Amino acid sequence: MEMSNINCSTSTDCDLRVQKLQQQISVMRKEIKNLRQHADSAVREQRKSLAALQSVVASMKEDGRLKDVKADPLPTGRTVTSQALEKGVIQTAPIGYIESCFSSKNGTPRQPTICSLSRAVLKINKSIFNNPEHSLIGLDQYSHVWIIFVFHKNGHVSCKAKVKPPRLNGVKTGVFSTRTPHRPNAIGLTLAKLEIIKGDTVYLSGIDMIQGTPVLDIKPYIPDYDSPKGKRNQLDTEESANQDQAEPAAVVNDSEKKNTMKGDVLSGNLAIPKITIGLTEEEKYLTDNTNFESQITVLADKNASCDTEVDAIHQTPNEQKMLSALAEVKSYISQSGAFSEAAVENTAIQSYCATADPCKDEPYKCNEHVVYDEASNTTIASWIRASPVSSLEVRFTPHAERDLNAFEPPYQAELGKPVFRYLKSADEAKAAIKGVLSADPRSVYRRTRCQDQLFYFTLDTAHITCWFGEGFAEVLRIKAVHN
Ligand SMILES: C[S@@+](CC[C@H](N)C(=O)[O-])C[C@H]1O[C@@H](n2cnc3c(N)ncnc32)[C@H](O)[C@@H]1O
Repeated sequence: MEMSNINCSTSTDCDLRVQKLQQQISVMRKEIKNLRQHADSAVREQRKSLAALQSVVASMKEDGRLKDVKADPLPTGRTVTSQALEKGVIQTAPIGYIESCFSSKNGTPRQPTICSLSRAVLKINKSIFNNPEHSLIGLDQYSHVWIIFVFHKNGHVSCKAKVKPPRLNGVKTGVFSTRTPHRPNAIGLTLAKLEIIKGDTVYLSGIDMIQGTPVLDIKPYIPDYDSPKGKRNQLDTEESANQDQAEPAAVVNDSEKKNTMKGDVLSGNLAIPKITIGLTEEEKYLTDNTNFESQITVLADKNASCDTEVDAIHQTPNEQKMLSALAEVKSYISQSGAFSEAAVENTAIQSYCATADPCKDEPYKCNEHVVYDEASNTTIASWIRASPVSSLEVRFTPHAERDLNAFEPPYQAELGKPVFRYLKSADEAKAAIKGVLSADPRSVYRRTRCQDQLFYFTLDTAHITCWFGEGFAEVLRIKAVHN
């Protein structure tokens, strides 16, 4: 704003000028006031941001991420602080990156079982091990491996406590009851088939990870550890483990041991372990007492009243130890003929064999929300198997069939013809496409709001165009992509 000069010839003129100046001054005052207000609010915002930053720094210091503690060097030059580890803060470095037949999230199977023909390659990074191939020694003895990876293309880091898995078709459930990529720590877990290992490189199939996915770890899949056992199996294993533990192989030979045991049993001097935790007062009294027969009776009675296998499983470890000791005793007694077969049959051990109706005893195992699998003694949410989203019939137009048949497997590369990089034939590609589409890969939004729109995805070097109708997906066109 420009200030006028107060030089004026007449008094009226002068008055007018003064008036004008006063108006200008008043406008300027208003502007200054506004500026002050702006400045004040900017300062307040700055203070708030500073306070927030200070609290982040404080919490990082508290959980060890910003603490100057002695760091243990890792071979890769990374460092990890023991304090941070104790707080669950880890510094990760990918052991390698997935080269996948899926280049983007769209159309990538939601679980590896959806498309067993999907393929990926993982080369162990030389920055992790000087000799990466050494880290894979022995892994070829396993048919399947767990791949632990980072959902690096999540796009945003926010995660919600409740999510809408596509298979629930818009219904919300807790994030931890799903396999959503959007989790507090963007960690994925895939059970993949291990095809072959060549040097430092692992070839996988049955995968659901996209190109460039950073892999944090590989672990062998070991059904003995990773797959829960059915009740009968579990008991068999425990019994044999207990027997193994009870036999000090090198010290006493079998016949010496049997003789000693028999003698002790018959003389009432058998050293049954004195386990009292988890026992009733009566049981404690009896285990303190060297009266072996009384102990047998108490435990047999206790287990006779345990009329389901499920209850037997819930025995305390000490009770189980006691019972395993009894199992051993039983076998020697039955050999020595000290007890009649009928009496032996009545012991607690036999109650293990009782069959249970899980629905009767544990109703949580059988209701409309839960599927119980007796073979593995596991329950899963029913929507996993009986999804409200039904699987689709997959069709190919004659045009799409022709497109697909034009592709060649990698080893038959011919100039000018589209070539697969991972898939071995057009038939494999067709089966893989069917796997992907039959599981309805659309998001809930697309499924409900954009039903009539074309859907595109890439598999290996093929760019696929399809559309969805009521209960089916139809492949319209397949073009080669060169990447
Ligand atoms: C539902 S998640 C399940 C992954 C894994 N099997 C699990 O249970 O943790 C699979 C989906 O994650 C997406 N995805 C795969 N790799 C990804 C990555 N690197 N970053 C972000 N999303 C990815 C794909 O859309 C795929 O369909």
